[in-house]
Amino acid sequence: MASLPSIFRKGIMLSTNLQKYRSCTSMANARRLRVLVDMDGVLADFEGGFLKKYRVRYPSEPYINLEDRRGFWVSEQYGNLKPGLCKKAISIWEAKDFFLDLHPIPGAVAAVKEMADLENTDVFICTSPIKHYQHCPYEKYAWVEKHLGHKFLERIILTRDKTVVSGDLLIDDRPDIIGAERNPTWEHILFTACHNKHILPTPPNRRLPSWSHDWKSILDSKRLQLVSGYQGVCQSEV
Ligand SMILES: Cc1cn([C@H]2C[C@H](O)[C@@H](COP(=O)(O)O)O2)c(=O)[nH]c1=O
Ligand SMILES: [Mg+2]
Ligand SMILES: [Mg+2]
Repeated sequence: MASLPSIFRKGIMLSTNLQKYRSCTSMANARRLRVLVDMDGVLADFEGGFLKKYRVRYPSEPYINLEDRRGFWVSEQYGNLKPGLCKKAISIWEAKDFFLDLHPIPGAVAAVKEMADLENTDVFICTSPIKHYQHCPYEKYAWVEKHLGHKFLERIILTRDKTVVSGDLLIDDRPDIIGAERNPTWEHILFTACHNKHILPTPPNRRLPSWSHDWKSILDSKRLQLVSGYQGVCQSEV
């Protein structure tokens, strides 16, 4: 094969990898893909729910339109807007029913159900509770049961450090996910949200712009990488 021009060599490697992948996925004990899916900002509309309740509770205070949101921390941007607003923002998501009342992100419920039904695929909901624990952990469970069904309760991982959770993909709207483990097993797929849409992509970091985009091809390319160490399809290889 060494004497072949590189375009043919790459073509042969790609088709060999695809064959390996197909035979692997047809085996009973095929390597399963583990996908971790974040909740706030990915399944549940934290930003929309926050703004609605904040405006009702503090009608005479300034607010930030979703298109003007910058940075992951709502509390920080509100604190910079006016002294005292950081605390007022926090009071919104610390209140009873905040997490339970969040609307699903468009397409999220159908996508996650479909993902969980895929062969050789395990889906876990990986979400960070707030430290004010009176309502949030309970309501996250209740939200999952309400929107995804009772069987998904088996699939909830509550953690404030996602780096110590093992998985192949983590679909999450937070751009900087750091913690005790410097080399998490998962590849972070940045889910687009109002606060992160201005961040320029830095290859090879990948994004999922919404649930109506092709999330299945992200899973498929990850399966290929896992089987063959193959790093993705680029124009020169097809
Ligand atoms: C914006 C913002 C969020 N939080 C809290 C709310 C959630 O419990 C987590 C985010 O969880 P995820 O699993 O990373 O989606 O953070 C907060 O405390 N302050 C904020 O400004
Ligand atoms: Mg999130
Ligand atoms: Mg499955």
